[in-house]
Amino acid sequence: MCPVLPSVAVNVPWPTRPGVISFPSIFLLLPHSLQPQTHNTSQIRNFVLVHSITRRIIVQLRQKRVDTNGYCGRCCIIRVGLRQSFHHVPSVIWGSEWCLDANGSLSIEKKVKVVFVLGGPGSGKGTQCANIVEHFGYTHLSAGDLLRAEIKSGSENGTMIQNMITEGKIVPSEVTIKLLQRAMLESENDKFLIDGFPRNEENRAAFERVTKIVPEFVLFFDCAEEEMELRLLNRNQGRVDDNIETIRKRFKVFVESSLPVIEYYSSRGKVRKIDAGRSVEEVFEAVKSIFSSATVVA
Ligand SMILES: Nc1ncnc2c1ncn2[C@@H]1O[C@H](COP(=O)(O)OP(=O)(O)O)[C@@H](O)[C@H]1O
Ligand SMILES: Nc1ccn([C@H]2C[C@H](O)[C@@H](COP(=O)(O)OP(=O)(O)O)O2)c(=O)n1
Repeated sequence: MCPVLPSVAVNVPWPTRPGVISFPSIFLLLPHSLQPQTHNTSQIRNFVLVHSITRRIIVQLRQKRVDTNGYCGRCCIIRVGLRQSFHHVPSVIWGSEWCLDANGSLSIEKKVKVVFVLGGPGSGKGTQCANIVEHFGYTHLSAGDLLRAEIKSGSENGTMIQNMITEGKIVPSEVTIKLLQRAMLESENDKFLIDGFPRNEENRAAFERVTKIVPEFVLFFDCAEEEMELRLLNRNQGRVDDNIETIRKRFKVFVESSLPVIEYYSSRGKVRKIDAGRSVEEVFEAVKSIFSSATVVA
């Protein structure tokens, strides 16, 4: 027999407080008695049980027969977004604060630290992010990778994203921001490198408005176009946009749309500029000194 759950939550409102992210979705709240205490594969068996409860609760949600007796506390929240397959292990947001208000709306809160990693296409953002993750414990979120994963997932936005990327254009902010928010919420980490975002003024303003997150600083990889072009033509990752025609379009978009974002943060003293035309090792030495001093200050 399935245990009875005390409550289930519906749409998560957009965040209202600085540094707090949330994502509209449907969540299943587990009472303490049902919470797995550790996050390892053996505990995942608990979720099999949850799957069947989830199925039932979603049906109840659709029929508006759910009990939304609210109570607040620390608990584990299992995200059961409607598009997520029931056979897929749900992601768990550990230890997030949650509360149900009188209307049955759920707020979840997670305080995060964000560093934006910017630079032209091929300046070495992804390469250096991998090093930063290894040495400084951040989680790397590449906006481009999230968009490419969205195309592969067969999402309804897939074709639009694919067309924009092939043309070297910037995907509308709401799409990219939702992907970033979801990735941050699903991660157990609270320190993120956001790579390749914000790429234009619209990205920047919308992210600030929606998430209220202000970056700790902005890492800017400064590299000459000739060098970036050579690197991209040798990248060999089978990307639709690593051809000379699209590369030239991306450079133009970078100069016209992304450099103003870097100037915006520069005028606020947030930019840490790095000469990225050097070897991977030399660039990482410069990156390390920035992160080491950032850690000391924090
Ligand atoms: N400092 C460097 N010197 C030479 N090649 C590099 C350097 N940094 C990265 N690369 C190579 O250049 C290509 C583009 O790097 P990548 O990190 O994917 O750039 P971005 O994420 O900025 O587009 C990759 O093939 C990578 O191996
Ligand atoms: N914030 C972003 C980031 C990337 N994109 C799209 C458009 C970009 O040309 C592609 C590829 O971005 P990605 O950061 O992976 O790659 P490059 O820096 O161009 O090498 O993704 C976007 O539309 N909005």
